[in-house]
Amino acid sequence: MTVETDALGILDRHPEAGRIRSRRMNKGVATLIVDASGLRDADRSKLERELHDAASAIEGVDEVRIAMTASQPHRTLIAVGSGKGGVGKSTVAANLAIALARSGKKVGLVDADVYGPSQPTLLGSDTKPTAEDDRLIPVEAQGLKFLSLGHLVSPGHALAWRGPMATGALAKLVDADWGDAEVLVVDLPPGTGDVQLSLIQKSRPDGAIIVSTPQDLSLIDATRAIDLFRKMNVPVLGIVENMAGYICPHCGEGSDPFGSGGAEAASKEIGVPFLGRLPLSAAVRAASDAGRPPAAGDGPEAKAFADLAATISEALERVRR
Ligand SMILES: Nc1ncnc2c1ncn2[C@@H]1O[C@H](COP(=O)(O)OP(=O)(O)OP(=O)(O)O)[C@@H](O)[C@H]1O
Repeated sequence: MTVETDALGILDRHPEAGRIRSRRMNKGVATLIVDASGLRDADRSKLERELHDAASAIEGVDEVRIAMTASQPHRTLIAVGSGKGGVGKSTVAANLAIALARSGKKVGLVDADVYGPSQPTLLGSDTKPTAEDDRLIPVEAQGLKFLSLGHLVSPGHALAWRGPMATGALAKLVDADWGDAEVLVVDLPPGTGDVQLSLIQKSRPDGAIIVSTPQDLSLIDATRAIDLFRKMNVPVLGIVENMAGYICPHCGEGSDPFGSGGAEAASKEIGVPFLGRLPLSAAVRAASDAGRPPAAGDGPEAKAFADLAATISEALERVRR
């Protein structure tokens, strides 16, 4: 280090000095390379400003040049779809995101359900996101960052978005300031129409999971959803069977109101992995409606979602290889 460069040592007093990867001073020009990985846009600008001011105050410095670099983590996007509504797609998306976060990943959740964005209710959060330079800053809840299409309209207003409007709104959510999130779980609207098609095109998921109930009709629709993802060259990670089997909370006897094993058999037939089964449970419904996602607790449902998250992480590793 030259004597001139030595003068920049005073920058070590900055609490984020560990991010300074290189410093050089030549003929009155101080040049810093700073690692901004994982910082939100606002914190990155603040750090740049503070280092600029600190370096400018050093005797002999006439000009300060700062290069902020960021090794942006590759953000994996998982789309959660279903052939039809009401099968528990949003419930699975929310709890899967929480289970992934509990496994140590940094997770974001995008509620792209144009027909009925329900994630604010499921996550028990009515906080509104803010924006900076026209970029949304996700809300934090249940150990996740999340944004919902519902955040973009006033409460009680119906969402009548179609094609370009829906994709434009989704782009705003996906391109938000997700900071260091490594995984984005996207809760798509149910069905296989043009809106879904353009949302998949726009968000370009790394993998998709399909939620279905065990009965035949739901599975026929699930097959359509799988075809849609395949047509778009999105790897289908597999089918999750939801509302499979019911244990009576009074007598403890098990029954299968929607049939049993249908999704597992169908997934074999279609040639996609079977990712797991979540029981129909009054506790799941009550907790979800009350904004207490079961995956955040420590009951048997939390274990079921943790297992599902582990299976999906493995499936993602396989498609990435
Ligand atoms: N495993 C389960 N056991 C009991 N209730 C469940 C289960 N999964 C979901 N539900 C309940 O079913 C209802 C529908 O769930 P959810 O909103 O997640 O479905 P969806 O497929 O996302 O529907 P849509 O896309 O039409 O909004 C909710 O009341 C939810 O609490």
